[in-house]
Amino acid sequence: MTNVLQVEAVSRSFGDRQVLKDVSFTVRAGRMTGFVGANGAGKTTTMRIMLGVLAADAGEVTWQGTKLTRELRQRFGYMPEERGLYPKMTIVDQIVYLGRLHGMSADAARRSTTDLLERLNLGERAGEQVEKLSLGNQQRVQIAAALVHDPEVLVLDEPFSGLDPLAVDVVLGVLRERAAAGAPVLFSSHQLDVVERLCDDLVIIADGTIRANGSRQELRSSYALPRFALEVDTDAGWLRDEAGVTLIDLDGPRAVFDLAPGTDDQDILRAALARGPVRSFGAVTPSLAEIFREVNQ
Ligand SMILES: Nc1ncnc2c1ncn2[C@@H]1O[C@H](COP(=O)(O)OP(=O)(O)OP(=O)(O)O)[C@@H](O)[C@H]1O
Repeated sequence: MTNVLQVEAVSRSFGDRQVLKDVSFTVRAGRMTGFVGANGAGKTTTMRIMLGVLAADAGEVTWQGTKLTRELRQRFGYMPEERGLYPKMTIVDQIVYLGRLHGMSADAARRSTTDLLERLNLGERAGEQVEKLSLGNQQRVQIAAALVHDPEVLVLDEPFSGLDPLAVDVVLGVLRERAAAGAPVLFSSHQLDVVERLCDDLVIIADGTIRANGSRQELRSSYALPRFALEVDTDAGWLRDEAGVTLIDLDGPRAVFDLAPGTDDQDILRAALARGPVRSFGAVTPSLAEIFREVNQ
């Protein structure tokens, strides 16, 4: 499989502190991939290494099987953690300028800028200075800056943080379009619940180590134990003592619990009925945030 962006066995230390430990994952072309982990997990450091801003101590990053070079990275779109916009420049001048830096003709840069600003609902503000914009709108300008040269690959550090729900949808639409056109789109977030909603694939990092990499469905089915919800008339605390049951949540007569492999859910239902009426009983699908609780701690 060569049509992927591949991070292979990347390690990095700052002083005697190792912040990336043998990090490997793939970002597939045509997919939105969420890169999730708590603050300090190593997302920004990984992305900086992917973009060549920072060197790895070991390992490498390849695109379509080729080790990244400065020329290859010119065809990438990058949204860094530190948002480096020129506060006094107008939005339109700024994006056109960045397009020109990537080798676009003045015409092409202007066309692409106009189109992007329209898509991002910034068309009417194109002549305003960046510093006059709200932070959410500055963030949209930053997205335009990453996309203006029609990049082959997108690597975005927290593109959705600080956006209201409407803006999230607008930005998501623009990024999905790029993915549909064949680009791999990697974006980081410290909110697994948000990412789960927005992406096709996930890479989960905790404490500098990759915990999981795959599609949403794969991760759900490979990590989740069968989970059930039960509602009875009286306190459901007795579930705690049932073999094979791990209580996830108990609220008086309502309980959510996982079942160990080999435990029959119908045995639990019978045990509940033996104690009184059962109002509801059924399987529930845990969210990835619930499966990987530690990511958000
Ligand atoms: N230049 C540096 N010098 C020393 N330590 C660093 C440097 N850059 C990052 N670190 C440390 O490396 C670890 C990983 O940081 P990184 O910024 O990659 O995490 P992150 O997952 O992006 O977190 P956040 O969501 O907070 O941005 C942190 O403990 C951080 O303090």
